[in-house]
Amino acid sequence: MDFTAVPGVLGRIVRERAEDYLDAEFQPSARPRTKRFERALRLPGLSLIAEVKRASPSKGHIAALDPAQAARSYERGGARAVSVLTEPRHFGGDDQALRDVVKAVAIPALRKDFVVHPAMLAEAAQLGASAALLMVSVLGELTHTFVQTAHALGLDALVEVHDERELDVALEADAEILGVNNRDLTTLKTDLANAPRLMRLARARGFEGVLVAESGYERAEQLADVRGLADAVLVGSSLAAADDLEEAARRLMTP
Ligand SMILES: O=C(O)c1ccccc1NCC(=O)[C@H](O)[C@H](O)COP(=O)(O)O
Repeated sequence: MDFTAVPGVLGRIVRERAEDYLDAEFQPSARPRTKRFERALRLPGLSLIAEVKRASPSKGHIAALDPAQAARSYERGGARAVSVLTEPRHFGGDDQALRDVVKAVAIPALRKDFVVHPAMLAEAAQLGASAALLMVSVLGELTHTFVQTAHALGLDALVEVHDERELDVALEADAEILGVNNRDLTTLKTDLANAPRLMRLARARGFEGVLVAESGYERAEQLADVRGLADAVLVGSSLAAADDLEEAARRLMTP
């Protein structure tokens, strides 16, 4: 795969990840899909996917989190799933963080990384994740193949889009869980109107799957625009930076 056309910060990250997995071998091990992640997001009301995020290109250092402790706090605070960043250079993540979180909590875990090789999906399943992130901005027309691979490995796939063109690709790829990112990963600018706009468009185009609004949420009132529209919100920086993660999760989700 060639990632030279992926622009900005995102391009740099995916080219580094492609280099990391250059010699990786994909050894598929088929597993039945339990849809644990999807079922958690389909519970009544707006579900919280709380993210274990130590750093990011937009914020720099966020917090020196212990992943297992952070995930337990999020779970006590009402999170229905945990997202764990495993990208090491820009997000301070690693595979051990995901392993630790899976052991620590009963709620399902999402492997949040920049998937550029099917071996990363096999790894996600081996590490105990219930789902993996697939970005249309990175995978383009290959998104469909990666969704099928994730499903064959027993994983749910959170297929992420940021604009209308990517939405078309995700719908063509038979995405079952659609994430709309408020953050433009090329410029790192965040616009909270993006997720509701594209989620409405997805429904208008017949999408009946799960909708996830992603990025930029800091206060409960900012969720008003996605309540009754999204099934879930994915929140990282504002929770991870809080002094009390459990209380921050609870407060954010209280209308
Ligand atoms: O967060 C970033 O700065 C970032 C930069 C480049 C690529 C991806 C990036 N973030 C990934 C995410 O989508 C977020 O971690 C996630 O949606 C949570 O966002 P937030 O609540 O704003 O931390």
